[in-house]
Amino acid sequence: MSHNLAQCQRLVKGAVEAGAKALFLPEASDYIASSAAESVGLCQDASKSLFVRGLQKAARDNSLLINVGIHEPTDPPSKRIKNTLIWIDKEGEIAHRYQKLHVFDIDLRPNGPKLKESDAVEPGHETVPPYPTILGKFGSLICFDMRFPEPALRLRRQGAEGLLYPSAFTVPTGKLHWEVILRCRAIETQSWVIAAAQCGRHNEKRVSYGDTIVISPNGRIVGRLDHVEDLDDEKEDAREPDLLTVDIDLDAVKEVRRGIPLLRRTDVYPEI
Ligand SMILES: O=C(O)CNC(=O)[C@H](CS)NC(=O)CCC(=O)C(=O)O
Repeated sequence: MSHNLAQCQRLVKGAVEAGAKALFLPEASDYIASSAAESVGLCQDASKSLFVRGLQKAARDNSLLINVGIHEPTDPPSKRIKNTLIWIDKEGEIAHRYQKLHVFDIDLRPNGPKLKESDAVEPGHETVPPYPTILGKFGSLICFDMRFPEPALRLRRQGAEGLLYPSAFTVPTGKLHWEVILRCRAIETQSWVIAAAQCGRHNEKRVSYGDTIVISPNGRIVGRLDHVEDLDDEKEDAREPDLLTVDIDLDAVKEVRRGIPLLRRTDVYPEI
């Protein structure tokens, strides 16, 4: 965790030097464990976590908004933990919190991984209204949540101008689905999509696809970072986090929504 904090602090420094107003870090930026037991064992309350406290100090010292995915204990404590996305404001306070709704239980053997997030993670029970920032109102979702358009559409109805999908995607699903899904969420909600992604090898069992991406409300990819192409490539073991800087233009949201009004026929399909 101290290693991850140091990496994130480097990204804070880069963001501040670039004049950024906010920094978006991936899902599970505090740690990715090699088993459910290890993931639960490493989890600490945010008030005690050196990782979270370090980022709170970095936000305060630099007057920088930070959005970051972490693990937190349930309340009351249980055998499982929460996969959450928090906003740390410029004063260093945790100002917004979302708990991942959909947990990733998949079996892609023999050509891909088998993962059972529900062994360690308790799914959330609600979406949270968009968080207003100087860059616009952002709806919080996490990784696998992107496969479900319903919460994205709800956040849009609640005023979101951008959607957040911090992630640690698998390599096979990343190659096939990542860009397509995220562009769909941007186009159908006519919102910015920011998906900060873990990239490279975590341990013997886990590799993340990467491809951090920012998509305009019109579905255009305005920035992206590297992704994993070849699982046997040695550079996957020693990747350093990259920083992507992008201008978020809120007029683009208005323009796209004016040009193509998406008036839903909920009289015909009220269940959505
Ligand atoms: O394990 C942790 O600590 C952090 N959590 C994750 O990495 C999660 C659960 S394993 N990853 C995903 O949801 C990937 C989704 C995906 O790859 C897809 O939808 O195809």
